[in-house]
Amino acid sequence: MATLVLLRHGESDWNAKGLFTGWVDVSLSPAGEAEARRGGQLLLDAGLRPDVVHTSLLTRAIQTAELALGAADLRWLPVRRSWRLNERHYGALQGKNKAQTREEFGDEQFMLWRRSYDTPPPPIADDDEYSQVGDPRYALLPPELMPRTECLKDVVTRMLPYWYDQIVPDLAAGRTVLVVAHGNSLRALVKHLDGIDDDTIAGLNIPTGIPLQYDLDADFRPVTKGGLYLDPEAAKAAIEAVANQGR
Ligand SMILES: O=C(O)[C@@H](CO)OP(=O)(O)O
Repeated sequence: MATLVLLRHGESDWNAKGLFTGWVDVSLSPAGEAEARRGGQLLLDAGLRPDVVHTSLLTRAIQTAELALGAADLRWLPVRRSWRLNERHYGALQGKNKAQTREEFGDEQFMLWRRSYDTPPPPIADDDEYSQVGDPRYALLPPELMPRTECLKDVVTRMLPYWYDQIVPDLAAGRTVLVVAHGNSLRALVKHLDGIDDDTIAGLNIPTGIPLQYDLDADFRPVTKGGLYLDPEAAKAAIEAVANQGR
């Protein structure tokens, strides 16, 4: 049996301000830094010792991994990073206030953009201050793969190759794997793992900073659907808070 642990980054500065973030590279808030350390402590308390870590290319996930690993005395672990674990690109909504967007466009459109499986927000212009075109961290990304917006379906499509080609081989080698990523890239992975259908996934939210443990069978499918949050009570409250953002 293989063990996979998913960890969404701690609260970011833009989570705290209620802004759509996507690929904009914001840092953790002080509360998010504390969440990340606590995430590491939860790993330690549960006796979970990852052998390898995978993160996105975004600072908030990288900081979270460093702080959590520091708290668990595991700073030395090998880490690999990929744009394929990045947050969903939020298109022209990047930098916009969630509550104002909901007021301007109405509940239905807001939820369609935020949680529908296949409706992407309008694309971001290349000269928008929150565009990632020209960001050196994506210099090696073939231009045709550089998103200007994404729906969750697009995230599933670009994330799964990394799951199959990079994470599964680690699990198959008997390693306990920690993936530190984002609300929507982890929703994409959980959708795949738990076989959640395209409508039901709209209701699934991932809390910041609380490790989610999956024990996987020989086919790399969860032994228990939904996995196990290492602090289930805190996860429940935090999931509710994510669901209610913009209200
Ligand atoms: O803004 C974002 O990038 C994401 C995660 O913070 O937001 P949401 O939960 O609304 O998809």
